Amino acid sequence: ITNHMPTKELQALDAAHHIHPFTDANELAESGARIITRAEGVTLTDSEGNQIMDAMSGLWCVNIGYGRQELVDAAARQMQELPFYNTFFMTSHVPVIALSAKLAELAPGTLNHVFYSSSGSEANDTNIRIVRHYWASKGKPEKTVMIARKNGYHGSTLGGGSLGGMAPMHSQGVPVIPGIVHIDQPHWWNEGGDMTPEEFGLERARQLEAKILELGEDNVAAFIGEPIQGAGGVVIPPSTYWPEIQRICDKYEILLIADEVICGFGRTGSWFGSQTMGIRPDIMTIAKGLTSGYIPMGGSLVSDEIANTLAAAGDFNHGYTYSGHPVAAAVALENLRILQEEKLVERVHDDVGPYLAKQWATLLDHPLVGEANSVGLMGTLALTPGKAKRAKFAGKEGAVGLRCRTRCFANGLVMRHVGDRMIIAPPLVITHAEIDTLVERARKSLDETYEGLLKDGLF
Ligand SMILES: Cc1ncc(COP(=O)(O)O)c(CNc2cccc(C(=O)O)c2)c1O
Repeated sequence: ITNHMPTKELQALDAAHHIHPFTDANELAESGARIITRAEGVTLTDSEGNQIMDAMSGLWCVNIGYGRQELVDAAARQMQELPFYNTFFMTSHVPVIALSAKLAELAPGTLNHVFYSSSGSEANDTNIRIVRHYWASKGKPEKTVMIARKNGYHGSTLGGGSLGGMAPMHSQGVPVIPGIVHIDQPHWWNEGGDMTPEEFGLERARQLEAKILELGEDNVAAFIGEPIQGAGGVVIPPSTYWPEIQRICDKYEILLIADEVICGFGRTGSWFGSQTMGIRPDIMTIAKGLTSGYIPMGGSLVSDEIANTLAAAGDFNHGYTYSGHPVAAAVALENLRILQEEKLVERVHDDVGPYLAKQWATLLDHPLVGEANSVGLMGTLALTPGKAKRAKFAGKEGAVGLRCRTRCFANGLVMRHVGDRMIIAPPLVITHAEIDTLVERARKSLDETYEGLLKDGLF
């Protein structure tokens, strides 16, 4: 079975043996998977030879773009030298030591300590353990409840899936585990009603204070949130939201966890989204851009206070076989070296981020587009049948988003849809010319979606 096998045969084997994430298997068997065979820069190639611009960086993760030989070489060298050894039982190895020191250097505040996993979900499960063990070690064992947001996304393990606020997941075997509660999200477009964004941001943040008082501040351990919600639809909170969340966390002594799986490593124009949004987290969840997706790795960056408290408490009985995997660590180090040496984070902040914002905003003149927002290199379009009222389409939510996504693929562009919002998060190496192409293809796809809706009498 190779790249040269006919696509139909590859699709049949895939449908027969491979269960895909977040996928309707029958629908996939019907349509046949698109087989991606190669990728270079910001462009994918599929088994039919189609070239597709990947405005989603895979799944928000290929920050340095595809085809960087340096990461291949780093992985090969490390595999040759030491393909695996664990970090349990008083052992370590150079790649994980070097990576930990590098992350401490890059992270803000006193986030000088890293616990590793192989994914963002596992890192958030780790955070549940760390937070509860921390408070117990401080003599407050009853301080266990974690507060998160509806429509937040923190992964697909029982812990991560419970911290997430995605109802369709909770109805499929991911019950919200005890001690996790959700408050509303700062999604002004969908839920702001007649409030100004600023009033709405305060109102939603103050739900945290109300929830703490309802639960009893001595029972509340932490709050977790994405600086900007990614999988929830690139929900950029109003400017009043995070300062108020921070004030409340400080006031009631609850730990603030910033989930930086998407926002980390330059995505928002700073090294971390917390810096862009003015948050001072006690823990940061990392994954995706840590290795640019070339190899799985995740982790929890924790403060001196938390690390020292855990250390004083003796054995921390938690960990994964691949925690701190040497090959993943070597690839992550090379990835971070490229981000630093090519000044890709500064480039997002000073150059391509502002350029994308300008070009993306031109889509506001399209009849379907009610909002065209971006921060750094993550952006969103709100599709609506009535801009002034921020109206929703009749029928199933997401049907128009799906139409648009399908048109994007036909036009050589990967855009994600979340409900009737279109999402982009292109690699940080994207050029001005590629941004122009991205916006051109997005506009063409919007036009075709609009024509289709008119033809079907849906607009
Ligand atoms: C903020 C955040 N936290 C945790 C995770 C979980 O990471 P892992 O997947 O590595 O366990 C994520 C992952 N985010 C994610 C994963 C898969 C698909 C999509 C999408 O938007 O379609 C988003 C995420 O976006």
